[in-house]
Amino acid sequence: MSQLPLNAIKHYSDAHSKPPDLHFQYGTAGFRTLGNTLDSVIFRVGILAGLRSKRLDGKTIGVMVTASHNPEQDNGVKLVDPRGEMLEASWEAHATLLANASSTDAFLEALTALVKSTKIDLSKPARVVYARDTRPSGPALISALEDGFKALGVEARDAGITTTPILHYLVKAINTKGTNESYGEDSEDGYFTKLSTSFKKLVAGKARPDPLIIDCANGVGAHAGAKLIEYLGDSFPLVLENTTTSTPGTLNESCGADFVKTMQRLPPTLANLMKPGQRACSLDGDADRLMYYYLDERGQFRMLDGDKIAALVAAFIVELVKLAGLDSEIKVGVVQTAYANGASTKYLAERLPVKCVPTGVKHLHHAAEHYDVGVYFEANGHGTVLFSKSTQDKLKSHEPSTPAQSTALNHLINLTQLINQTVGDALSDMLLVEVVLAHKSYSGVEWNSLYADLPNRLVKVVVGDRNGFKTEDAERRLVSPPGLQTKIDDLVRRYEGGRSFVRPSGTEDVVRVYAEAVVKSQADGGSPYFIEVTETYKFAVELAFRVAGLVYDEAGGDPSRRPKEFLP
Ligand SMILES: CC(=O)N[C@H]1[C@@H](OP(=O)(O)O)O[C@H](CO)[C@@H](O)[C@@H]1O
Ligand SMILES: [Mg+2]
Repeated sequence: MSQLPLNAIKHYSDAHSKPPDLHFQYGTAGFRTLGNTLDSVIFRVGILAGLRSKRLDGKTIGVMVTASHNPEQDNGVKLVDPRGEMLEASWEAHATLLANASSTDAFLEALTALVKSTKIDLSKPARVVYARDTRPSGPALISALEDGFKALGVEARDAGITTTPILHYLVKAINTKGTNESYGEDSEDGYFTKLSTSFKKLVAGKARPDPLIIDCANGVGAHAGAKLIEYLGDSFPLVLENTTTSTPGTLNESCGADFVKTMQRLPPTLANLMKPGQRACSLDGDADRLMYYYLDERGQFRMLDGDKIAALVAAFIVELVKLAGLDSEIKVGVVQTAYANGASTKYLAERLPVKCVPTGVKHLHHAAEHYDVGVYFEANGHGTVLFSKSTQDKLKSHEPSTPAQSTALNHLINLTQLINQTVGDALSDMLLVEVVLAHKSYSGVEWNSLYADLPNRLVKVVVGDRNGFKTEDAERRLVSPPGLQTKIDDLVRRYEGGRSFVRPSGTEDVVRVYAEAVVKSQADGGSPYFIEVTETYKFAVELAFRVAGLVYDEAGGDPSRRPKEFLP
């Protein structure tokens, strides 16, 4: 092929016309919106993925159809680059442009321009591997995607219904196949074998833990979890809950990692299964986020979020590096976002280099690549650990001088196999957590006591135009609308342990407000407090709602519809 097959593309494109009046944007999580509006977008993404592959000399590109933790009626699509990472940022704009071409002719024109501007050699092969989650809108969207592949003549491999992190694994495994950097067998079996083999080595000789309950969010994690159990055999007792992937309306509904993190409580379906001391975790709808929790001796819910996972894992790796005698050569660093609990940042920064970056996995991932070992987690439970190429080489070539050094070195090597280094992976992260707990003989209680979370609250504000909100300093300060940051600063100053920031969401049409606070200063004459929350969270909630009020008024919200919680 030396030219775009315009006739074939036109033929298929006419069957996937763009709904008028809708604007699509390739954001932090790819395209994501109501599933029944995405037909044209997904068809076009099929062609775009093929072109991206051609641009990269026929390397395999991944396409994942999912809307993760979002409601069941939503769906979405994201592209995965050859090393298993998120699509390169400059191509996000190409994706948005193609998705918004108003007609088939406009689409063909945009494609022709893209081929020219990015210098795509059309004679190269196009290879794509694709998968979807369990959403009911999935099958129809997959056939739109396949039409895109047919239109361009893409060699496409269907990975079926699987998790986002498994798709990322497959992309990297396919592209490294037969090289000395092989990431593993390019199949689900290869993935589970890699994880389970390294896990078994890491927990060999350790006491068998109490069963762990996994809330699968009624999503694709239920399928993957069931397979993982087969591969782990007796080495680790897992109990899967919320596994009804074919009952309409259940996906992410009052369960899953996002529910737990935002509601800061137990999924109701687990209430009767949990006993004091019991630990459990929740996956999200595509199994790339993980939240842990347990019930304390009084039966109180205790959450162990992404920040707690980062603290646990980073400390463990630092300890192993030291035991292996490599602490002068391998430096461990942590990457967080502004949503990291202030107490976690303090705990980590006292021990390690910590960097704060804007929200979104691509920012965290890229920053983590600058460390020898980069640990990154979003507070919501998405994260992983990256071992640089030179670190992995060092681990392989280092000659240990004592048996203790040798053991620590082997543990580190096994960790590089256990951890899915392409992207956050709830199942791989869960095994990682369990390895650390087993090695440290920690229950949830000891883990939780690494530091005490500052009370916090996240609030959404619906505004006319979120693009009017611009930030700096890794999203911790607003530069626009002008003057608003000063007002926020004035409010925050009235709370002990106060911190608050405002940023436009990259995935929803809202502005998010985050606040932490311990106590209100005596001097604050603020509004009467009337929202019922537990005593501990009272001031964080109050600060969040007062900042939300500032945002609402500033953005010109209708005063008669001002939510009553948004305190003056
Ligand atoms: C506060 C929060 O949890 N924000 C999430 C959410 O982004 P927003 O830009 O805040 O909508 O979705 C992203 C994609 O899943 C995730 O990376 C991020 O952490
Ligand atoms: Mg997800």
